[in-house]
Amino acid sequence: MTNPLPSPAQPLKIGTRGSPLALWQAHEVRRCLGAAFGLPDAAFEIVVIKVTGDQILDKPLKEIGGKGLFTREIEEALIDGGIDIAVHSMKDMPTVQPEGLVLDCYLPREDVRDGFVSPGVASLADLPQGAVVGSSSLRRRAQLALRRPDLKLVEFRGNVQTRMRKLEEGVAVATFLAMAGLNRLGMAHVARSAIAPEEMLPAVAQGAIGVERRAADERVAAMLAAIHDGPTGVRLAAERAMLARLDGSCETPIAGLAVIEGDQLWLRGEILRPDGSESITGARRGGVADAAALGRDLAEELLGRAPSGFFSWR
Ligand SMILES: NCc1[nH]cc(CCC(=O)O)c1CC(=O)O
Repeated sequence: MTNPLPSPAQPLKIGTRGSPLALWQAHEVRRCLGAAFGLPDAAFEIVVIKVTGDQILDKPLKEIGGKGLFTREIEEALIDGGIDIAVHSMKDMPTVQPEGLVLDCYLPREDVRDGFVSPGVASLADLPQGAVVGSSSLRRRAQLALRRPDLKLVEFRGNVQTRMRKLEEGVAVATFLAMAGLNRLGMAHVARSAIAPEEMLPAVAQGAIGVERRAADERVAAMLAAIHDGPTGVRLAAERAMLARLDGSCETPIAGLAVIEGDQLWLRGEILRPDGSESITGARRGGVADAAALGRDLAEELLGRAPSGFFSWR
């Protein structure tokens, strides 16, 4: 490295959203970098950035519209030099980054499963006929409608605490939250059960934290390389290549999960009609070196099998 490491006098600025989960993730990146380079916390500055998606809480995300609702302001700060790195939940990230930014550093992936959260019901299978469940995720809503057309789906937004309060108020009897977020916040106990991927395939990149940087910043590139988790990189390469070929984002009813088995990668994918009336699933196995090709290939297959009109988002 030509440039010196960050120091308390010249701290590395870590940009993040202000939600409890986002802050936890930013602190985790600081911890990993600190451990890798023997740096104190004071060598880093955590910069909280307000994003559009966090400020409008009374509308479904698809109504607010536009890409990068949770990332635009953070990426602008990164480009402007107001921050040096940005920490993100990879499942919220578009498949293409703005010119001049790179997103290729991932921490080891957490639990990829969705959690079933309910004060009174033990699992998805135990939900009574016609029960009201809350979710604002297009993927989860479509997957639920497909399996349980009897359920009534209501919009549910906000952080874990807000959603728990809504459940207590009886707005819905159950909701769904990524186990990864619950585990990180020490709140896994609110999940009555974790839903197996076979029952509900998770979102592409669920459970993975990514660190974005300026392409030209070689000092930061070298630092991030030291904390990058290779297996997570391979899995996300496959899942995100599939998502990209499907023109998907975190606001489309698409699920995908790659797992490594020895030197092989096993990728599963699912696309749904938003109303859950139809789902198309597929899988690919191949070498880990061909991760992105596997993802594109599976996307092509799913596209080829989808009747016209299936992709309301394309
Ligand atoms: N879309 C919001 C979001 N983005 C990342 C997570 C959880 C953490 C993760 O998947 O890494 C969540 C909340 C949720 O789906 O429960």
